[in-house]
Amino acid sequence: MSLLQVNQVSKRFGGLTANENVSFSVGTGQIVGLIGPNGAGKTTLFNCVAGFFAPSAGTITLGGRSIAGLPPEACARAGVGRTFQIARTFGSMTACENVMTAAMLSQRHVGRARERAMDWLAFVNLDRFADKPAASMTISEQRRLAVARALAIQPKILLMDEVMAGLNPSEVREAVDVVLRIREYGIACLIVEHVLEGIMPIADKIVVLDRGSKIAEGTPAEVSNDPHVIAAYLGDA
Ligand SMILES: Nc1ncnc2c1ncn2[C@@H]1O[C@H](COP(=O)(O)OP(=O)(O)OP(=O)(O)O)[C@@H](O)[C@H]1O
Repeated sequence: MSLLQVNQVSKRFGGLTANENVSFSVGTGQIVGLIGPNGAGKTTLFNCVAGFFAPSAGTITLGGRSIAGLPPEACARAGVGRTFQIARTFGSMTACENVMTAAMLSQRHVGRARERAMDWLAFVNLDRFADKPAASMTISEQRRLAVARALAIQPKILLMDEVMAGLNPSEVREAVDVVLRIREYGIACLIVEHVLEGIMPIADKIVVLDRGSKIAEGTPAEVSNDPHVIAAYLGDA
């Protein structure tokens, strides 16, 4: 059975349909890329899965349990972690404190939450920043800090929104390396990404949205050669 099942999900804002009848699944420990031109509805779909929006129609299940319409904190407790397009770190708090805010959702003992936070900081290669304020870190480091914070809620699936945007090639490699280690850890990743050279080589599957609808799904090689996908991207140019 798949871990995440998105089934016929639509999301409307007044007269605007941001997602229309979108269905796909993510298996345990799979890396799935969600791509598409600007305004295709990727972030809206993320927000539906993470509980920031209730879908207008359709069902979403995680491990067989319905999560559609639950508030964000309940989705997080059910096992959905997420990062945002703009890393929302707490600038004046240290890197360790940032991760502790999430670790304490499931671990009320401060010392043990700190230990868990330190483990996740090491996982994303940021342990040297533990006592430094998040605001002193580069954008790339703050993105990885946001990933560590999302991991600290012990998700079954991590939703990552453009963690590679604006990074230089060596920072992209570092971000890719973190994603691969998350998969090794058994956590699934659903990744919205415009940096296709970051996501294409590592994704088990790619789902392509255009104007709210799914236009293709398959291996990176399959979708790269799909005429609908090529047309959608050329139309965006
Ligand atoms: N809260 C909202 N209220 C009204 N319309 C919205 C809202 N959020 C998104 N939309 C609209 O839904 C459509 C899809 O937007 P969305 O941000 O999901 O696309 P996207 O694929 O993530 O785009 P991008 O790649 O540019 O981030 C757009 O037309 C957008 O203006």
